Amino acid sequence: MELQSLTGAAHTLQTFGIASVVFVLLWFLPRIRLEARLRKLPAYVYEDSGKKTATTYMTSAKRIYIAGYNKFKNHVFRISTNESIDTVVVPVKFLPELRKLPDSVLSFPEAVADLLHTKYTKISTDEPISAHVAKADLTPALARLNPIIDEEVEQAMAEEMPPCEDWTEVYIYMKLVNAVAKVSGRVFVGPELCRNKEYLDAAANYTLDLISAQRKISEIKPWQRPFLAPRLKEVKQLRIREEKAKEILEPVVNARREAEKNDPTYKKPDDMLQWLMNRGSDYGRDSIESLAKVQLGLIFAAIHTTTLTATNILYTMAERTEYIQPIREEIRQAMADNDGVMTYRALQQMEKLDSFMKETMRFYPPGFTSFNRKVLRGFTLSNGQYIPAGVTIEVPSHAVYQDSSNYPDGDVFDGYRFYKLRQQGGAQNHARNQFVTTNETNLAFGYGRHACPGRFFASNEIKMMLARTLLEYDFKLPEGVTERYPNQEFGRSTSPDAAKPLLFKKVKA
Ligand code: HEM
Repeated sequence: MELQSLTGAAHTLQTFGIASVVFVLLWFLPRIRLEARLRKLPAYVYEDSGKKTATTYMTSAKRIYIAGYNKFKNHVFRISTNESIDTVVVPVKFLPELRKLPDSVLSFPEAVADLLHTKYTKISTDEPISAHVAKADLTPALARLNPIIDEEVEQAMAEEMPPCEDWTEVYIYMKLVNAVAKVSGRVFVGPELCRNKEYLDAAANYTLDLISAQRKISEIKPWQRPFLAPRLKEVKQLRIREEKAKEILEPVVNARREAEKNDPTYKKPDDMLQWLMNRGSDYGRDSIESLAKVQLGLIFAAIHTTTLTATNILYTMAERTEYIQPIREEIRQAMADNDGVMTYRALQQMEKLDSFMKETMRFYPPGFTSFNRKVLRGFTLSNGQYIPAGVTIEVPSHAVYQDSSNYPDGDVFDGYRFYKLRQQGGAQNHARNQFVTTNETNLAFGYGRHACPGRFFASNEIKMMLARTLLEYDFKLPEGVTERYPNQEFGRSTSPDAAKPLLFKKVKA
């Protein structure tokens, strides 16, 4: 009897053991297979201890991508990041073939979803209506909207900047983020809401909220995330933002819909909110809730990217003050040629300014990599290398920007680099050297089908803010600061240090 029950127990244990092994295998097998496939790609190893890798990556990604690029140059390699699976770094020579792959093979929204931990932050990264409206409605509207945008820029800068009768310390990032929120708000949500306190608070702070939630989740061990992440106050804050955005938008959207229905003389407003409302039903984005989410997505895509780019340019020019006067002269001339109005043509004429903006972006891009895409279906590159499903690929854009075979004397800052190339004449020189250009060696706005559709608006807005600043102020680094403020690095992202001041003084007429 005893022997029988012992055998029974052994049998149960055996069954349980086999079931556990099967369960573990089923759970881990895809992962083991993926790792085995990844191991066929060469690795750039920068740290021999696995534990330290994530920390080193978070603080030194710029150096790591440059070193990996210099070692592998035209070859695919993989590196460890702060995530649990290696990232595949692809040289730009493959970009023309990669851009042809459909979204069902290489996905931009899925790559962003992974980066932002959408499983826990519950935000939507797949909103094709945003890119469509930016391309089909916003960019073509810029010529007619420019005077309105410039008016907003002038008003916002006047509200944000102190008098600066003498040299005055200004924390310019903070000023710019508020100005960008107001100016972009005029275009995104229209005149009714662009000065609404709650909207402006969301515009200036939603991105910070989302990044805080993303960082907090990254700090939690992956297996603990399902239990701990939903309880984070940073994640709850995102839901509060969504509720607030809905509350703010609801009366405006309802009033517009009512007017459209009942007033035959009603003229629809010329702004993003209206364009989103016009196209909402094509994308199943008619409800106030989805309009609010799309607006928050736009805030995330537009406000801090624009602000950090403008700040980078001012920090760089404050160190290189010899550029201020010639660029100011160019702006004055462009304005004089266009009856004092910041028209599309006037902005086009500001070629030195455009060049300085582009060269700053080459040195201080918002990220060290570009074309981040999640591989949904494995595929084979033209050189025969297999890229398995489940990994994320990216190109080492900052390393490409610093490579002297792409940009002669790549490590030297030349604010007129692109101006000089444009001066050589020819349609190609003109097209390939603008701030908004995207191609295999101009990657700050991404590449291919998903390249930033808001870049034409961003370029105009930044140019107007800089032009107004240069016309009105001299600026420089504070006494005793001899070098440009270094940018802060967080893995593959980087931004100027918002807690640093510049000195501003009104230009005497
Ligand atoms: C200087 C400012 C900006 C920078 C540096 C920037 C950069 C980028 C980058 C790198 C991407 C990803 C592209 C890719 O991976 O191929 C992107 C996508 C996007 N950007 Fe921008 N952006 C800026 C301003 C804006 C503005 C002002 C808007 C809105 C009007 C905007 C709307 C978008 C949208 C909707 C996408 C997603 C495109 C898609 O899903 O196809 N961006 N941006």
